[in-house]
Amino acid sequence: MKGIETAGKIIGATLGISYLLFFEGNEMFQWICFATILISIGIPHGAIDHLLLNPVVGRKNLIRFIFKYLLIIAVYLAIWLIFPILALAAFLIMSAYHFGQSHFLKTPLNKFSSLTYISLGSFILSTILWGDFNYTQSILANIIDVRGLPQYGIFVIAFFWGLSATLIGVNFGEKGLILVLEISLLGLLLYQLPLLLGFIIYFGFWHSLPSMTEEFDALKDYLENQKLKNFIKKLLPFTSMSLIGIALILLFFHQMMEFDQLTLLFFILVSLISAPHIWYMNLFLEARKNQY
Ligand SMILES: CC1=C(/C=C/C(C)=C/C=C/C(C)=C/C=O)C(C)(C)CCC1
Repeated sequence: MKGIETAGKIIGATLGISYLLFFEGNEMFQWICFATILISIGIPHGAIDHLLLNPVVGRKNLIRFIFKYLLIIAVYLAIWLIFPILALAAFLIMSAYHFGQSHFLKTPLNKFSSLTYISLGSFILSTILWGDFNYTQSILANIIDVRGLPQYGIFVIAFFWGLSATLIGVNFGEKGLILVLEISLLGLLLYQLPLLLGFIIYFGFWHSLPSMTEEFDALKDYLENQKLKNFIKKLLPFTSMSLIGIALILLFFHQMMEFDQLTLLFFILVSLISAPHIWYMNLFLEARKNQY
C-alpha cells in the first residue's frame, strides 16, 4: 500500500511541475486534472464511511448511519445559510484538522496530536489559498471581504510551517526530518500553482489516496477474492450519489450564478459532505491508531 501512496505523490508532483514548466495558464490542463482526480479519488475516498467502524453493517445500522449523516448535513447547511462566515471558519478549521491527520496514518503521534493536525493542515491550506490569493478572494467575496489579507500570507505560512516542524520534531526527533522536507517542498509547489490545481493535487494525492489505502487495509479481510474489485464496488454507490447530486445542484444554479459563485457553491457542497465524513473518519483513525 505504501507503494501506491508513493506512486500517487510522484504523479501529483509530476502534474504540478509539468503545469509550471509546460502548461502555465492552460485552463484545459487544470480542468482535466481537477475533474479526473475529483471523480476517481477525491469523492470516492469518503464513500465508505458507513463501513469503517462496522465493515458488515446491517440494514438497520445503515439506515441509522444515513439518518445521522443527513442530520449533520442539514444542521451544517442551516449554519451556512444563517451564519456563512462561521460556517466558512468551521470548514477551514475542520479541513485543516482532517488534512493534517492524513499525514500521520502510518506514524501515529503521541504528543499534541490535534494541534499538530491543525497546524500542518493550516500550513497546507494557507499555501494553497495564499498562493493564488486573487482567485481565493474573488470566490470568497460572496461571503466575506478578504482584500486586506494578502500581505499576511507569508507570516501565516511561516508560522504554521514553524509550528508544524516543531511539533513533528517533538514527536519524532530526527526521524521527522523527511516529513518536514516533504511538506516544505509540497508547500513550495502548492504556493506556485493556481488555486484549483494546487487544491486538487494535494486533495487527491496527499489526502484522499493515503486515506483510501488505509480504508482498504481496514476492509480487506471482509472483501473475499478479487479484493480490489470488491472494494471499488463498495465505493460506487455513495460516490455516484454524491457526484450526481453535486452535478445536478450546480447545473440547476449555473444560469443564475457567476462562475466564482458556482465555485463557492461547489465548495459549500463539498463542505456539507465533508462534515460527517471528517467526524466518522476521525473515529475510525483514532480507533486504528491504537493498533499501531
Ligand atoms: C480551495 C478553496 C477553499 C477551501 C476548500 C477546502 C477547505 C476544502 C476541503 C475539503 C475537504 C476537507 C474534503 C474532505 O475530505 C475555499 C476557502 C472554500 C474557497 C476557495 C477555494
